[in-house]
Amino acid sequence: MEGKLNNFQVGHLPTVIYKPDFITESEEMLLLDKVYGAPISKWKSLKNRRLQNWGGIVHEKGLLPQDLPSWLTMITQRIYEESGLFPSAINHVLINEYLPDQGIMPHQDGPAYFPVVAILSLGSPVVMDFIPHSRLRTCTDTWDNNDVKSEGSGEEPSEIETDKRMDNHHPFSVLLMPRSLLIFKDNAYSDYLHGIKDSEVHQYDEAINVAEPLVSHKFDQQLPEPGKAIQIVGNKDHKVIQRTAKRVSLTCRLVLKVQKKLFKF
Ligand SMILES: O=C(O)CCC(=O)C(=O)O
Ligand SMILES: [Fe+2]
Repeated sequence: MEGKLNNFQVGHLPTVIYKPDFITESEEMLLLDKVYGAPISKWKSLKNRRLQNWGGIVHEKGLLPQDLPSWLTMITQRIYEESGLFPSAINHVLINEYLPDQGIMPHQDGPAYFPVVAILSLGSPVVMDFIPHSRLRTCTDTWDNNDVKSEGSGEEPSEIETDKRMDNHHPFSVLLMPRSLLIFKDNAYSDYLHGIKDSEVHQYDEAINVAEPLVSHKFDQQLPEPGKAIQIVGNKDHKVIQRTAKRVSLTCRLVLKVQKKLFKF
């Protein structure tokens, strides 16, 4: 299934899609209102951030489903339709809130999820880092020799050839602006860990989705919540964002294995 978001692939992997302004400012404001209007008990505090879980509890045995509210299906349905990358409707949304000095450790998402992730960003921009799994960074003997031979002389891979293979797995970053949608899947999902640094200043020199002229000057933008300005300060040599406001993200995924609702109250 080809979706219209396929035109927004970024970087060297055909498996990272970045769509700026996937939603409008008023939709962003509405979503933030809904997130902060949820009962306080909906928040779960972790060591370095808070989160809300929508769609039900994810178990090893699958999802114990709960219907998503309409303010979320309005978004998940659009992602489902425009990406064409999910075999059925998105049924789970994790909402993460990050203060300017909070982030998320490099990790790979759990096995319960279908391996396509869509992340909608609200509030402050951040940089998401993708780091190759250690097996791909340091260990050369997991390479499939047949594979290497096919592009070389048929002998054992030379150092140069090996380096070239390693080169396919170098770290990269994506600058996630408010209202943007990031989708990653396949290699970007299975061969890399993703994370966000817990510092107030994020460098985006390695960002695969930033065009030079975009960051050659400083600009401010007012945010609906919590009302502070975000700042991108950059020039050709030093590309950084100063995180001065909260970021809220909606991680939209599909759990294929859904348990039956046994009880209805
Ligand atoms: O907040 C984000 O952009 C990333 C969240 C994430 O990676 C996760 O919930 O698994
Ligand atoms: Fe994740």
